[in-house]
Amino acid sequence: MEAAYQQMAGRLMIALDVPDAEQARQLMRQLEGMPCYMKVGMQLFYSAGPDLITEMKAMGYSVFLDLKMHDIPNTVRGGAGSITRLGVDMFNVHAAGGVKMMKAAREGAAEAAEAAGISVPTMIAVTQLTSTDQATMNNEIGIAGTVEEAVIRYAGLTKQAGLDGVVASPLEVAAIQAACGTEFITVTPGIRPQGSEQGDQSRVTTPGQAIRGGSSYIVVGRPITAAPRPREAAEHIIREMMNHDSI
Ligand SMILES: O=c1ccn([C@@H]2O[C@H](COP(=O)(O)O)[C@@H](O)[C@H]2O)c(=O)[nH]1
Repeated sequence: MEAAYQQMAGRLMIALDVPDAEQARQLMRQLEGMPCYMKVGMQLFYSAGPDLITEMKAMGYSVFLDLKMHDIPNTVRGGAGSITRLGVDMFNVHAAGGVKMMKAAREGAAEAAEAAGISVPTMIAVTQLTSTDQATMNNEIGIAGTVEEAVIRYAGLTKQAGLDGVVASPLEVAAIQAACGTEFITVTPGIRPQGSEQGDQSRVTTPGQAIRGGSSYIVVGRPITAAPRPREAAEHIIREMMNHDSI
């Protein structure tokens, strides 16, 4: 496998939003050997539990556990410890929980990692969900200003808490990097290859636009998992990531 392909595949996170372990295994087998991340969200984790994480790791996948913790600091500290002991590579919290909560997550993860003799996972925080548009944020959630302003404020809090990066739309990556530096990780869902259904996502770009814009990782779910041939769909996205200048 060529090095450029490997490097780009490592920046693709596939969202396995399926109801149970068996359906996840089918996709994992179809994608076997691709050096990408598997993103496990609440639908799959609440159904399949920690054992599936162990299986994914045994198959060689990197794992992002996307449970978006948002609770009081003491509870999040404990949750971060439990998640760290699963051996995942990355997990997240909501930046809306505030600096104290995010610091508690970091401490919980660091203590658990030290006790288990393992590495601390990469820890990131969700800014504004990519399904949220300007009107919803202003009129329902009650946050004034632009979505980009809110994202930048959450990114700043995340950095202050000592976490590694954020989840945001690829449309906000340049502004995040200007505010928090280029080393600050940006994980970007809201990815839609040309011609695919936008569905419930609001702030979207193509894979090529996201890579060109500087996203550290792109998250793609349904355009791969609901495709007739998921492996082909993933390969196509990786090729687009590699040739991002033209797309
Ligand atoms: O702001 C966010 C945070 C997380 N997600 C998650 O990413 C995937 C996207 O899946 P698609 O099928 O490609 O829309 C999904 O698991 C979300 O929970 C997000 O979309 N936006």
